[in-house]
Amino acid sequence: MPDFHIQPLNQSLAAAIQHKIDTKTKPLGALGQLEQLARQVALVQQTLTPALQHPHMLVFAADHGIAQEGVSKYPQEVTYQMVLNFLSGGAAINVFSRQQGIALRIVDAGVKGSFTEFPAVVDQKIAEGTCSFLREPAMSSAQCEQALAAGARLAQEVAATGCNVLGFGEMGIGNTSAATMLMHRLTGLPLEACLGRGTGLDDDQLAHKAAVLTAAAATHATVSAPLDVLATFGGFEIAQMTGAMLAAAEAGMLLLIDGFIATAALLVAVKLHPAVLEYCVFGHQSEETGHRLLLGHLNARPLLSLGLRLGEGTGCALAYPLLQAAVNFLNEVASFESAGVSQAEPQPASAV
Ligand SMILES: Cc1cc2ncn([C@H]3O[C@H](COP(=O)(O)O)[C@@H](O)[C@H]3O)c2cc1C
Ligand SMILES: O=C(O)c1cccnc1
Repeated sequence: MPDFHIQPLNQSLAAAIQHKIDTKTKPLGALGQLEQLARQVALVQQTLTPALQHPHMLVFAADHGIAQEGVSKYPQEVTYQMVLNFLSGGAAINVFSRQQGIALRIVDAGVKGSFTEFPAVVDQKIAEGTCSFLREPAMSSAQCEQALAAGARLAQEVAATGCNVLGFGEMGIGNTSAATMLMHRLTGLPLEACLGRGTGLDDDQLAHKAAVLTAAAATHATVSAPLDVLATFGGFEIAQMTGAMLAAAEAGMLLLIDGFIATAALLVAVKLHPAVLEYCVFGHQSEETGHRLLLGHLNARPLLSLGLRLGEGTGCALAYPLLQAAVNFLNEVASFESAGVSQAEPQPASAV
């Protein structure tokens, strides 16, 4: 396990930041969650004048052995095919990243198939997909460590380019099953509460997914330590995301968290280093059933709720303009004093 040193946010500027927010030309608290976001960005960056620099999105892709058990609506080869789609710029995450000026990098964390002809792919392939966790652990402990380290290295590399805000996306047919197991085992919530339709299973297919995952939970009944849970049920893209999230927080970046799968990767990171949570902005609440409860477990308040159930980082790319608005608010909105606007009247003394 790479060694991560994640500092809880230094609160010494908190009062000054709050004062700056409270003296802006608006009723006290009137920008709601945007004010909390501004406070968080300022604390993460330790400044009264924060700035978002060189935003990046990392999309980690990998295949899952569990996909062979009929737990997804789509065949496994879609993972490889979607990576090609990312490379040609035609996927939803390409469109939204372009729109927001977010640099996008596609990572082969463990896709079945070769990308040697595509140098734009960041090659961090651990293996050609995981094993089916219905029968055996998805990966070995050594592979899990390797994946965490590879993700961490990439986040460090991106930080070194001057980026201070990093989004995390994923692609991997079957990965809502992996995320469900991580959530179930690490939160203790019942499996049914963590389970959802992923790419769009119908009722019968959902019942089959539930049966497969129930059997897998029984096969690995005693696994409980976060890294063991990750190796047993996770995916190479999930483990690389976990490592990248920890390294990004260590580097003092803001982390943009997407939907169910990205939040499951974060859950592992939080169980290892709880302070990582202070650096996270939650882009949205996914339509995937377990996501609401998972966000609740993390005490996280998402920015958007659009009924998205896609992944790829789309929910955090769509929320990025709100983060930018929070920063602009703190830097550009006039204060009562600078604009010559009168502040709230003191409450009159009661006549009775
Ligand atoms: C064309 C296509 C594009 C996607 N982009 C993200 N996902 C999403 O769906 C998958 C998870 O759902 P499940 O566990 O049901 O397989 C992941 O690849 C996730 O990123 C996609 C899925 C498909 C089919
Ligand atoms: O919330 C997500 O990330 C999600 C939901 C369904 C399918 N793929 C991803």
